[in-house]
Amino acid sequence: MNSHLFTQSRKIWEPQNGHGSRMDNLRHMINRKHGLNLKDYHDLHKYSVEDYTFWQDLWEYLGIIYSIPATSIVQPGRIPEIPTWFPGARLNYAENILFRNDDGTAVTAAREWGLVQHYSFRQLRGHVRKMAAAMRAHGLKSGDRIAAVITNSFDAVVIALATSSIGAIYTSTAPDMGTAGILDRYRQIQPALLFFDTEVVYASKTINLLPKISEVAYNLVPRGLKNVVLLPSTKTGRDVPSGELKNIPNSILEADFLKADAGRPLQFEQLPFDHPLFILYSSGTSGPPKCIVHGQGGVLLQNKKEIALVYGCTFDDCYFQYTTTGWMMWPLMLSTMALGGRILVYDGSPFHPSVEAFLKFVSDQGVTIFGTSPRFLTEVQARGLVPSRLAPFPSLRVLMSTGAPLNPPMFEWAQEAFRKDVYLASPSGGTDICSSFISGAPNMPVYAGETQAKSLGMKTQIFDPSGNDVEASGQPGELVCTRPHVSLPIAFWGDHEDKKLRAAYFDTYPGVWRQGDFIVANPETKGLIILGRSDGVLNPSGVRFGSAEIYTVMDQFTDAIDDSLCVGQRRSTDKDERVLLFVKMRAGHHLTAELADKIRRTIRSALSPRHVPEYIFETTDIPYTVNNKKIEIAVKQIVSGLNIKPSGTVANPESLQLYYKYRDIESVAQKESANHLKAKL
Ligand SMILES: CC(=O)CC(=O)O
Repeated sequence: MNSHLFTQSRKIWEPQNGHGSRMDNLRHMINRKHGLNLKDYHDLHKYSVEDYTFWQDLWEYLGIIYSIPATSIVQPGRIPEIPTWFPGARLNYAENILFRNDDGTAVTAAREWGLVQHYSFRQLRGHVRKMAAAMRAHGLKSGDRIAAVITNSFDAVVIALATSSIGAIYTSTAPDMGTAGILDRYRQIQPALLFFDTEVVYASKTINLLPKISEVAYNLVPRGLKNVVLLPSTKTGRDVPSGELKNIPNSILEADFLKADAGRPLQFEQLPFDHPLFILYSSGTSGPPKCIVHGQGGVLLQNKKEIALVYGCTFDDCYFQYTTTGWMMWPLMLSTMALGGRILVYDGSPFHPSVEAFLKFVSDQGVTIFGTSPRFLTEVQARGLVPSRLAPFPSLRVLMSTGAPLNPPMFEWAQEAFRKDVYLASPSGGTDICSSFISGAPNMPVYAGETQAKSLGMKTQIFDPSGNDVEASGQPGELVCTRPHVSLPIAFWGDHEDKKLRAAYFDTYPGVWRQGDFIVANPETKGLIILGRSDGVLNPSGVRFGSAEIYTVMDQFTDAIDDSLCVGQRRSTDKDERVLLFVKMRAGHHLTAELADKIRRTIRSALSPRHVPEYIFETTDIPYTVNNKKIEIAVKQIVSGLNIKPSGTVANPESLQLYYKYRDIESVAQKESANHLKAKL
């Protein structure tokens, strides 16, 4: 057992103030309905992965709206690993999201520079009706792809729900994605309609998107794009001057597009459970992204499950997820409204005009569930800020961090820095399933650094390379899911024989889903720790460990170090893999011999001598994906001798160039006269 992984697993929170009561209610309902005696979360989880009836129970408990019931829960599907769920059922995702039609607030839409607008459920429904009617009048129909390049805004919510109401398939990316990235995605899925923001603001800079729109439109019109709908400037609310339209083929202003609405009532197409709803994109850093098609019923059931049971959402809640429209957390957030709750959509940087103002805003808006990331929390901590001293956060119940592992010191800090009674959750899943494999269980204690439990319905296990379950031994291994669940992708777009889909997930362990995460379970607490991506596992002298272990230690150096990247280097001349650590310094700091030594000593004592990087280098930039995930694999490949053509998923592709020189490390170390960079192992 790797006991050093669990030394910081201290209990930091106990269930209180009704946290977990919805989870308990579901367990009681299942006990009553089936004459069972499930006593706690672990019993409930066991039932949920042994009996597919669980999904029917969940359907009933969550009050899914449908017009025709299913003939059974599950039957064999087109792909052996992916069954068909709820055959015969007819329902509509948007109808479920829009079940409220009253004056309660559905959406609060905020822009970085201070504009805040509230929309009631009745108003939202009105906007969706109008948009859906215009879509139908323009000839859009079930199965058509409707794409958007759009900020996290009220418009995005309206377009997504209108698309679902007519049975079309919605897909979106953030406007900061480069033209190549947009085309890598939308050339594959060939949208019939494309909504585009025309002018946006990020970090106080106004960005004119017209040149990008023109290039995208010229590429997509020959592939079936009927209209590019130009949204007004997010800053001024003004439309693009009509003279500019001629540069964009098939363009139409949103106001003109909506004129096609002849008052047709909102009608929710009644569609099968696995009718395609969203296309999301895998964040591979080279090669074209995989276009992952998700079905409406799976997304609805899984996301509603997470928001109801883990975050305890009711009519009184407001969920604010800091996200772009291209990340799976965006659709997850929409399900809040299916529980009667409000969502807050925020367009902009959390650091402009200042992070203090941003945190006050979250508090003032009465956010009850705040979804953020380790990167944001680390930055707040590094600036010496304590959120609870900036604002009272009177309504905050749940702080949720995802996108990367949250390490034990950050758990401890966040718990103290917001409020001791706030429930801190750190789920992990992915775009591939539009939900989580491991998540919170608010009726159990939280231990620093650990995700509390396997998600309900998800038979998450830990396999060694030979496919043995190593979970009980405390050894790390591959995160696998050994039983089908409702939000398996229904296809990759264009992958006609499902070869790519099966190769992506089911090849390593035939028939078993391999997620590509390296994970360990604490045998004592049963908590789970993601240690990094499994392709990025570090393997010096045959000791396997994840980069997250190193990042946890690096968080002790945030006063001088802004960010770090840890990768293995394999070269044909080496017998072994060596570990390289790159550090990006804060302004005014440099990597000195003393600091490098201190880092090494700290890693040695916190982890082990085998974890100590062979080299530590200062770098000026660290690559990230557009979804804010650190890119290790591409850097590992580059320093190991491969040439990489970055995909549009890389937010800062030029940063990858910085790493080619490390193929010849000895000469870099010499040139930089940085003898101290090589560890004395
Ligand atoms: C829930 C998640 O898995 C989010 C992510 O990390 O992409």
